[in-house]
Amino acid sequence: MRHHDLVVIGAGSGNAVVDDSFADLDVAIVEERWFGGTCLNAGCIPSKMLAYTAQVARTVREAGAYDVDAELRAVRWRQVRDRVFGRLDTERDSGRQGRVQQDSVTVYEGKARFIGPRSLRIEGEHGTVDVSADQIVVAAGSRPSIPGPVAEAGLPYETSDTIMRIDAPPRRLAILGGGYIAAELAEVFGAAGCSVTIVEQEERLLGPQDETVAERFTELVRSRYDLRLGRELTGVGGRPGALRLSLDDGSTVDADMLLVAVGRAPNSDRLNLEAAGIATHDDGRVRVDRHQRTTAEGVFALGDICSPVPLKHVANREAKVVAHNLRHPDDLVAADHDLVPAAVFTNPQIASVGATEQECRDRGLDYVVGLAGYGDVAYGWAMEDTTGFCKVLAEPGSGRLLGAHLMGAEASTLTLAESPYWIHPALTEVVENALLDLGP
Ligand SMILES: Cc1cc2nc3c(=O)[nH]c(=O)nc-3n(C[C@H](O)[C@H](O)[C@H](O)COP(=O)(O)OP(=O)(O)OC[C@H]3O[C@@H](n4cnc5c(N)ncnc54)[C@H](O)[C@@H]3O)c2cc1C
Ligand SMILES: NC(=O)c1ccc[n+]([C@@H]2O[C@H](COP(=O)([O-])OP(=O)(O)OC[C@H]3O[C@@H](n4cnc5c(N)ncnc54)[C@H](O)[C@@H]3O)[C@@H](O)[C@H]2O)c1
Repeated sequence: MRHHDLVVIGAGSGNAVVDDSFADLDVAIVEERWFGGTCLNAGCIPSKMLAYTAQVARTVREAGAYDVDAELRAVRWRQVRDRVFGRLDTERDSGRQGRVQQDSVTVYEGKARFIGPRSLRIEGEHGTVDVSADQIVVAAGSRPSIPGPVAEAGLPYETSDTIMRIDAPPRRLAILGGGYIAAELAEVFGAAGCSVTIVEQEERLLGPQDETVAERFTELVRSRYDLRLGRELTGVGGRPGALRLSLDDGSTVDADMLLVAVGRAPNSDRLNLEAAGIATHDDGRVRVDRHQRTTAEGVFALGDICSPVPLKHVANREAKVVAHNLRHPDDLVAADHDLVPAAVFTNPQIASVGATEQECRDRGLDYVVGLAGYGDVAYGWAMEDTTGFCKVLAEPGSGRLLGAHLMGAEASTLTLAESPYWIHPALTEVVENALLDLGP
């Protein structure tokens, strides 16, 4: 069995753990599918590149509001897709190549699972290999959840892993779920010419957002999409390319394509974690302490497989924490999930940090609300904005902010947490990079 100093499972955020300071160690990275992980290949980055194109299309369509005559003739989907993935696939390949060429790093292309404490079996196209390590980082991410009625139907469906790479947008797209992915990709495929139906089990889209945001966003997009809210899917029938979804009130949705976006499940069930003594929560997330240590000696975890906040900027921060803690066992640092800002890259954008109003109420907190419209400030006039707003929740008396929520243009750049936590992939990352460029 080959032994390494360190093995990292998953070349998404896990890849970022191995910086230059590991050059004196014998490190292995195991990746079963794609270097760069979800964010680069099927997540944050392609969805935002497509969302930006959708925004350009909307700007053209709505140019009349600014007394500009313009006509949207077409969104050339195939060219858009090839532009986006031509760039990202090149990034993925050069990221992989860079690792393969690195002397101190061994790349295993295959699927890892534990066969004992700190030992793994890796099965890939080129055969099976067993390895052990002094330390292991589990960064195997998550995957789209597929509800029973979809899985049992045996009919084709898409997930965020596949839909952004399709050859041609369908005429009618049904989206199951009304969360982050549904909201962002409805805008993308709406711009590409699809007529979109969203089936969401709750009464509002983006339910976990502050209630004012969720309510106003849902109202705003009601005219864009066919919304089936408070509805459960009971079955999928029809045939490939002509699906019929049955809902729990007896109604149906006819669609040429189904996108399933009902949340993601951690990949912990595919790693035989019991063999290594790595415990999980009931929802499948790997248990970690404040320092990202699992219940097994020498094994760390980071990102979607363990995080209570499955976002890329959180996974990136956890990767930094793990990188530090691997090298400084006597001076451990912690990842802080208390105040994580997040954005939904819809049109209009949504951003939030801290408590929502419903959380304040449920926790019995004393709070006051401040609300201001984009249309109440001069730049909002310039934008002819009638829907954007910022809502803040604060402790009466002290004025201590409890939460802040925005819906409107560039909202993703307008939220700041107490200690800088940069929303990915918002433009504020340019400022972060400039600050990093100053050096330590
Ligand atoms: C459509 C979409 C849009 C998103 N947009 C945003 C956004 O705008 N902002 C944001 O903050 N977050 C966003 N996210 C969430 C973000 O992508 C994830 O939180 C982040 O990528 C998680 O990183 P990770 O390293 O934990 O997992 P991943 O990036 O998924 O990496 C895990 C890697 O492990 C590999 N792997 C899994 N099992 C094994 C195994 N057994 N052996 C070997 N390799 C294995 C996988 O192939 C994968 O490459 C989005 C997600 C999706 C799906
Ligand atoms: N901009 C961003 O930061 C961004 C963008 C996309 C994805 N993400 C990450 O990816 C994760 C997954 O995104 P997602 O949209 O799949 O999940 P989500 O948790 O955001 O939303 C899932 C939605 O599906 C609904 N749902 C669940 N089961 C259902 C069913 N059977 N029928 C109808 N509706 C059902 C839920 O009520 C919820 O509204 C997010 O939680 C987020 O962490 C982030």
